Amino acid sequence: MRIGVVTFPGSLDDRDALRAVRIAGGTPVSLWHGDEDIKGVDAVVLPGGFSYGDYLRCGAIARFAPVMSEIIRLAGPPTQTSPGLPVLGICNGFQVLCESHLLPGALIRNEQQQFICRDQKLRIERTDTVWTNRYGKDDEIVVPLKNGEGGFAADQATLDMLEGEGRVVARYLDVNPNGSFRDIAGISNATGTVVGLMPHPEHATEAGYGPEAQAANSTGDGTDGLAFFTSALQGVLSA
Ligand SMILES: NC(=O)CC[C@H](N)C(=O)O
Repeated sequence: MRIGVVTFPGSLDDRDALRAVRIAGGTPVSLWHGDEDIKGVDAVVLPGGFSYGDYLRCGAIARFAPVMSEIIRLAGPPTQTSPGLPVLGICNGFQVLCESHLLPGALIRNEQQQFICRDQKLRIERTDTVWTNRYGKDDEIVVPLKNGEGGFAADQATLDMLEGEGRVVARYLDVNPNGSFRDIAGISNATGTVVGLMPHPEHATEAGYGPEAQAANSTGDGTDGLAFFTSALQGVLSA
């Protein structure tokens, strides 16, 4: 199972995402922002960081990188022959997915007007996605969060649609760290192939390096984020 990770100018977490894919048992493939194709990968991770220096808005320029044309085309609505390319956007990657209109809504500046960095408790609410099928419904996990424009915002109709269709993948627990509407930490497209998540599961995939257990379903060894990547191996296989 080959999972591509895109490096944009200013990407920061591409190496950890590649490493997470490998730890999960997949084959990591480096993709470059200027690539015209995605080398036949089975799924793509858009990593965290500061693509193009966060100029204009976070993710607004990365959305127009050559490699994104192909990703947007392949990840679009499912056809009779393809369920759509699975894409996980983490933090800056989530911002790129919203800017690309693969996911609705937008990420806006944290309400505290400050960059936030903390270990964050989440509840996994949607498990029938390519990226979360190895979690249990309502599992509580802890992974790192670090961003300046992390507040998920959308109009009431869009928020109601996301809730009504069960497309809220993860919600902040205990603390809403950035003013996200309805405590939303992550959402999916209708079919569960495209997922955007503000916190960073790729930084919690290796024993001893992730946050210590603080939630009901924490693994206890700092690997609460690993199931996003093992899920993809499972999800792509059964898609
Ligand atoms: N960790 C990240 O991906 C940060 C995303 C973006 N640069 C922000 O500050 O919101």
